[in-house]
Amino acid sequence: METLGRVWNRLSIRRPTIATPEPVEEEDDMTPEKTREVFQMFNGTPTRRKSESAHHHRAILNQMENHQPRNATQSPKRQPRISESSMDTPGSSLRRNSTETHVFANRAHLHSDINVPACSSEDDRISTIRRNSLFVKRGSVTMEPIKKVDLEAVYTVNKQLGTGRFGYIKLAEHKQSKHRIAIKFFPRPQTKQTDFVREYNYSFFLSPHQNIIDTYEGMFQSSDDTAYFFVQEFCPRASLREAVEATNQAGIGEANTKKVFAAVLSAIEFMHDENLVHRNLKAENILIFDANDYSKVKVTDFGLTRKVDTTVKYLEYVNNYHAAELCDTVVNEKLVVNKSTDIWALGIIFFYCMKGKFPWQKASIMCKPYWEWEQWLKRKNPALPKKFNPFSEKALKLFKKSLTPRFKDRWSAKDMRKCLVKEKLLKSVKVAVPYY
Ligand SMILES: Nc1ncnc2c1ncn2[C@@H]1O[C@H](COP(=O)(O)OP(=O)(O)OP(=O)(O)O)[C@@H](O)[C@H]1O
Repeated sequence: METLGRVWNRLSIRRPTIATPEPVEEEDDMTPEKTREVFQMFNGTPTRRKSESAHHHRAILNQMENHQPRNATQSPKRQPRISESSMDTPGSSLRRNSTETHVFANRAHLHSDINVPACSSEDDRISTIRRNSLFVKRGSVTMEPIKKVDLEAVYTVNKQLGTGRFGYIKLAEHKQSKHRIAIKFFPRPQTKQTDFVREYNYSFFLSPHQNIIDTYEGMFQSSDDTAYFFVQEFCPRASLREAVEATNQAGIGEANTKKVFAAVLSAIEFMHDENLVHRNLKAENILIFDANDYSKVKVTDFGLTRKVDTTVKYLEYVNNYHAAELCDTVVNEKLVVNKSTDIWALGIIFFYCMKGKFPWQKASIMCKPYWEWEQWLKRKNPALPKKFNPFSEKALKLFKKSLTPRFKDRWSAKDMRKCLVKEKLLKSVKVAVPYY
């Protein structure tokens, strides 16, 4: 699996050399120290698993290289940039993080498009581009303030696509290019600037992966000061939640589940290799782009994403996807961020895709369906809860290794991927052959 570090290196992007940050605690006010920590969050040595195969690295590399460069407006032909300062307007910010850099690094003919002085060598040219790009200014947003934008002037804002705890997403049309984009709004004053900046940064810098939503360059606030916002590609279809709900509790089937998981696990493996934990994996945050065949699936919403080992405060909000250790936590208790919480959520999403419903409401022994599962897991009751009956031995193993309260026993995303790709997930159904 290619790490972000490798992507940056491949794209000739220099990472800033700043000290490894201390763990960030949530819910703190934006002090200068905190501001620095938010900007430093991508620094630090990514851990790489020895078992990563060269083949898989190559596969991701190929995926990324085959990922066609696109601007935010999906226009086949990009608008030439008029001036350097125009990079800071939301119109021109409709350039995608990684692919844009990819273009910069690989296409000499785009020189005029990026509006930088001519250089003697390709290396000089690329480094000039780097200096001029907001991409490398990510650690200096205090100097590059969040730009005020007259929304009405730049976009035609249309219907609401979704709401969440922290904000809302609206479909909009970029007036100049007439292309559709999604704007993620964070109402002020409820949203702390540090939270907005952190989410933008994670979203923007994870964009290189083909199974992660594209976030375009630039942090903005509306000119009436009512909201911060950033811009993402628009998903024209639905979230996985809507796709599963449309099946009327039948589930999307084994083949489609495998497709969804190939994409989601690729994205999560990529994040975990960077020591980042998504922390909010759920069907609503998995976007399906095509109408029929689940061939384009992307993970979104990096509002809760944190580095492994960050200390966070637990907020009172339990959902179906929360691991047992989260359901046992009291409000404001401190937790240390761990990849295993994502693995649990993936186990739940797997069940949800296959069965069209959740295995339980809450992973607490007060919730009978969960208690039954735990009793079976701990061998206190030999009877497997009925809802797991249709699953094959291998799929049951996946559940045992994701939905286990012993978080140290949980699989990695890579283990999950290997199991899901290779194995049959449902028991073979014996068809009665009529006897004549
Ligand atoms: N780019 C997009 N295109 C289309 N719809 C989207 C897009 N991004 C998000 N949505 C829709 O909006 C919903 C909410 O988005 P998102 O999860 O990013 O918001 P949030 O406020 O962070 O939510 P949460 O409460 O999960 O933290 C998603 O479930 C999805 O249905």
